[in-house]
Formats: sequence, C-alpha cells, structure tokens
Amino acid sequence: MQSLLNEIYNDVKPMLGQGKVAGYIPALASVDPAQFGIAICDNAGEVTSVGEADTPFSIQSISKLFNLVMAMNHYGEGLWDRVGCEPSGLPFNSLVQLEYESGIPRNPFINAGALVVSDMNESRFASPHLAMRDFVRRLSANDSIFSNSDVADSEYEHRSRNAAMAYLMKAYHNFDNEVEDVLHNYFYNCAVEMSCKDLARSMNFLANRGHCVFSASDVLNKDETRQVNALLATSGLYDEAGRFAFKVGLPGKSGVGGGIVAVVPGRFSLCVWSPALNEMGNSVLGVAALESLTRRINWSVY
Ligand SMILES: NC(=O)CC[C@H](N)C(=O)O
Repeated sequence: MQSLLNEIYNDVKPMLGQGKVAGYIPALASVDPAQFGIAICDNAGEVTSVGEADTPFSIQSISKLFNLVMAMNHYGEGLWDRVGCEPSGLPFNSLVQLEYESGIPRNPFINAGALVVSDMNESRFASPHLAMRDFVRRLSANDSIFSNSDVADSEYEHRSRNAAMAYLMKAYHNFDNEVEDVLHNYFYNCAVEMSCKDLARSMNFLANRGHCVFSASDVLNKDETRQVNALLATSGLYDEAGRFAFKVGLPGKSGVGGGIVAVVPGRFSLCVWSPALNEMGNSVLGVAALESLTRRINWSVY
C-alpha cells in the first residue's frame, strides 16, 4: 500500500501549480494551494498515507454525503420522493434545472439536493450541524473534529445563490423549514474540517457493506450502501461525473475545499486533497491521483 501511494504521489506532484483555489467563498480563497495529501483506509481500519494527510481542510460538498446518510437513517425510501437519483450534467449550484423540474432536485449531491436533505434533517434533529459533527467523529474515530465558524459565516454572508434555490423549492412546496435556519446548518456542515486520514476512515463503511469498523456499527444496510455508491459514481463529481466514471470508475465525492473521497468496494476507502480546482470545481491533483490509482491497481467498478 505504501509503495502504491508513493508512486501515485510522485506521478501527480509535478502538477502542483495548476488550477485555482475556490474564490467564491472568501474565507477559502486564502488557503495555500501548494498542499497535497492522500490517505487510504483498508477494511480492517488500517490507514496508510503520503504527503499532507494530517492537515484538516474544509470538507465542503463532501458533507453532502454524511448529510444524506443521516437522512436515509431516518426517512428510508421516503427520502426519494423529494430528491432524485439522476446525474444533473450541470454545475453544482445551477438554478436552471430546478425551475424546469418543479423544485425536485436531480440528486442529493448538487446544492439544491443537499438543501432539501438538510431541510429533512432540520425537521428531525434539534441541532442538525452538531448531529453531523458527532456523526463524522464516530465514523472517523476522532473527537477533535470541528466546524470552522469563520468559513461558515463567510458562506452565510455570500448565500444568495443557495438561498435562491431554497426559496424556489419552498415555492414548489418541497421545503418545510425556515430557509435561513437550514442554510445556517448547511454551511456549518460544509465548513467541517477533516484531514485525508479522517475522511478515509469516515468513508470506510461504504467499502465495507455499510459496516463501520471504528464505531463497530452498521451505518447503512447492504442495499443502501450499494445505492449510495451508485449515486456517488454517477453524481459525485457534478458535471465532471461522466468523465470521472470514464477515467477513474469509482464512487467518489468532491468538495470545493479540494478534497475528493473515493471507494473501492470490498477493499478500501481513500481521500485525496489538494486545494487548487479545475473549472468544474474538482481538485486538479485529486482527479489526477485517482486516475493514477485505478490505472495502477487496474480495477474499477465497471
Ligand atoms: N461544491 C461544493 O463543495 C459547494 C459547497 C459550498 N459550501 C456551496 O454551497 O456553494
């Protein structure tokens, strides 16, 4: 494992300097782009890493995955009446499709979908963002995970587009709670900071038929795990999901903090992080590292 990671790291490191850090969230614009780490967690819970794998970073849209799993635990199949399971083919924060499709978002990994799922969690938890923080602490066996309130506040100040989506869904009766309350929790979830090692551990249940070795619990059942992995494979990288399936062929989820998590079902989970992004909002080195990984292990879900 260690030599595999070293090879991937050396393949991709020369690309440092390409791409741009997310500028639309002011508190993220100042992150040093010259950082790169990878961590893999096998199904026994053993973690192997290279580079800056202990540095916490803003998980951003990766939180949509944890948010979804929490809602699945409470709502079961009923969740899919309010959000679809089709790739969107559009940027993560697009409003266009939502109007055409009467306020039902295409999937839970675009912002509109994550906001509906957050609305559902708002109805179930006294403090949805503290519930998610505790959930990721359990999944990654790390009690020192926190949300960065400067990042959350900065996102809240620049919330217009996300607020527009939420209000549009309210107009279509697909949003029950106060928009501002849901946005507050959504941004606190996006602003959670975790390292590659934390994220590799926290994703491991998806490689392990829903079982989390760290909390010794079944987070999802086998069928739900398969569903989440299918959604990650088709919609986890926004409008780059097709290219990602074509080149990498693994369930994965990216965030504008530069992290990408991925799953090799039955074997291991991993996280790659480098803050500079391509035009689709995905980490340049992250995507390249995952391409190198599947080439080297010569395996994909397809
Ligand atoms: N793609 C992302 O990581 C987007 C998350 C970000 N917090 C937003 O809502 O715009």
